[in-house]
Amino acid sequence: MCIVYDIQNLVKTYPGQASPANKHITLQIQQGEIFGILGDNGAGKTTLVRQMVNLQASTAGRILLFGQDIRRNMFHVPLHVGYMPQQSQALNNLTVSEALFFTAHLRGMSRAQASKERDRLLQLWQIEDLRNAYSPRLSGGQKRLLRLAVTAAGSPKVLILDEPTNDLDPQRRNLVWNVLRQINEEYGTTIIFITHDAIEAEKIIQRVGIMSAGELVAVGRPSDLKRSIDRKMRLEIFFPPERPPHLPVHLSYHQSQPGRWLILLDREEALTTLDTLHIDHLDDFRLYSATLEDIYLHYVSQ
Ligand SMILES: Nc1ncnc2c1ncn2[C@@H]1O[C@H](COP(=O)(O)OP(=O)(O)OP(=O)(O)O)[C@@H](O)[C@H]1O
Repeated sequence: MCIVYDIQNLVKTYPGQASPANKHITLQIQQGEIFGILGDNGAGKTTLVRQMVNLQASTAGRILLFGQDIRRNMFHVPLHVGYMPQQSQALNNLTVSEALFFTAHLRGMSRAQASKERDRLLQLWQIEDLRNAYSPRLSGGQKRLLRLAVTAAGSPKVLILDEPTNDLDPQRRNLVWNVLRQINEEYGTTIIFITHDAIEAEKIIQRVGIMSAGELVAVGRPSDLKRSIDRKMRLEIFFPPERPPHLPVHLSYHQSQPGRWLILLDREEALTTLDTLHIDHLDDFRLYSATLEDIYLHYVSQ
C-alpha cells in the first residue's frame, strides 16, 4: 500500500518558547486511511498539521508527501491536500454556491464540471437550502459545513481537518462523520483529522495518534491500543455534587463535571464496587467496556 505521509523525526520550537511545541514525531500514514489525532489543549496537534501542509516551517526533521519532500515544491501540498484550519476568514463575501463553484474551478475543473461539483457538494453536506446565502451571514455551524464542503471540493486525495465537528449540534456532527466515511469509501480519500470528540470519532477512526506535551505517545488501531487497558471497565456515576459517594481507597476517578465521575475498574471488581457505592444513593450510573476516550485518558495521564 502506498504511503501518503512519511513524517521523520519532526521538531518545532517557536521563537521565544522554552520547550518545543512538538518533538521527534515520526509517523507514516497510508493511502485510504482515516487517521485521528487526539490530545489535550496545547499538545501540539495544530502545529503538527500546519507543518504537514507546509504552513509552518519545522525546526528539524522532514515530511514526505507521496515520496516528495513538501518543502521542495510549494505546489505539491495544495495539489494533493484539502486542508481545513481550525479558524478561517477565507470565504470572503461569496454566497455558499459561489464559494463551492469557484473553489472547484480554481482546483482545475472546467466551468461545467465545477457547476456539477457545486451541486453534488450542496447535496452531500445538506446545505442546499443555503445555496444563495452570503457566507459571512451564516451561523457558526453552517459556516463549518460550508468550510468542510469547500475543503472537499474537487475531491483532493488527502483531507486534513482541524476539528471538523466544532460548533456543530449532535445531528450535524453525525452528518459529518457519515459524510467523511462515505468520501473515504467512495474515493479512497485519506482523511486525517484532529478532534476532541473521541467517543464520536471512534465510529470512523481506523488508526489514532495520541499527543501529549508535544510527543506522539501512542499510535495504533483503537482495538490494539485498547488491549493495554483491556481488563478495564468504565464506570460512570452521576450523583448530587454536594453528596459525593465514598469510593474504595484503591480506586481513583476523573471528574468531567461536578457530580459526574469516571472510574476505570478491573472487570472482576465492577459489581462489588457498584455494591459499595450503594446504587440507590446515586442519580444514575453507566458501566461499559473501554472506549477511545479511555485510551486517550490512559495515555495522556501516564
Ligand atoms: N504561533 C505560535 N507562537 C508561539 N507559540 C505557539 C504558537 N502556536 C502555538 N504555540 C504553542 O505551541 C504549543 C502547541 O500548540 P498547538 O496549537 O499546536 O496545540 P494543540 O494541541 O493544537 O492545542 P488545542 O487543542 O488547544 O488547539 C502550545 O504551547 C502553544 O502555546
